[in-house]
Amino acid sequence: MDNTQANVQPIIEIDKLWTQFGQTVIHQDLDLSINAGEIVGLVGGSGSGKTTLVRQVLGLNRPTKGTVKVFGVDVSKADVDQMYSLQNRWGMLFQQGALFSALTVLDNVALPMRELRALPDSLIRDAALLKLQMAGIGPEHALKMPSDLSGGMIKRVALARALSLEPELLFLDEPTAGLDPASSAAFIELIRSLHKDMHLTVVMITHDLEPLLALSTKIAVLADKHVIAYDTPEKVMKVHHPFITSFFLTARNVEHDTCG
Ligand SMILES: Nc1ncnc2c1ncn2[C@@H]1O[C@H](COP(=O)(O)OP(=O)(O)OP(=O)(O)O)[C@@H](O)[C@H]1O
Repeated sequence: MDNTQANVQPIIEIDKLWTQFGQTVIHQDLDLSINAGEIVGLVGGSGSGKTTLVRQVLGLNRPTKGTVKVFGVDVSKADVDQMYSLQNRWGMLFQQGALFSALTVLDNVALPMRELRALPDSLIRDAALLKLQMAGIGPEHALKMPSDLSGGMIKRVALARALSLEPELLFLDEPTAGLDPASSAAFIELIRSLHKDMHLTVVMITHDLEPLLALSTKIAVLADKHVIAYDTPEKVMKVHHPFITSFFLTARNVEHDTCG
């Protein structure tokens, strides 16, 4: 191991994880270690357990067996103070944006700060406006309600909210789902620049090849109840497994088409 590798700390360490709902085993001896600065694309068939895995990392679901450590803390054994500290260090963009429909754009973004930070409201307001600006939403939209926004704008506001506590770790669940191609491309660029500027580590669940190939430094493939491949997109695409072959078929076709 060279010095560069020795200095890289895993932010997420999943070790021999088992998940069982009733008689159904979802994860079996699943290992995954994610280093700081990576953008990890998490892919797998429908029902393979991607969302459940992310929920376990966030402490929302408890594993049947095995450990999940985030920033060195075993999430299922974390006490209230440790959980509070973890919640200050991560942000989550849910699939549907999941904004509170009764709150304005500004109040949606301010909410995590009001819940988890003891700050004067004027400061919270300014910080929320700044996060909105970073996500490409101008102050003229701050007092709108979520129902007044387009799908692309909802995603941006939800991203601003996920970034409101200036997290080191960002989770994205299907970030481009439901967006038209132009909004999707713009959202991918936004995530790319935020990752660079905020030194984020990103874990992204996606079925879309575009964000997956445009953003991922590594791809983790969930199949057969565990991670069957975890490497750079180029290397993962070469792994022989029925799921990987069918998943990347479109990407390969695009590649061949481009190559003439
Ligand atoms: N709380 C629960 N109780 C029982 N079964 C559950 C629970 N949560 C998830 N499951 C089951 O676990 C399996 C994995 O679900 P999960 O949502 O993690 O898959 P996924 O890979 O994210 O799927 P998709 O790509 O369709 O969103 C599914 O069969 C789901 O029905």
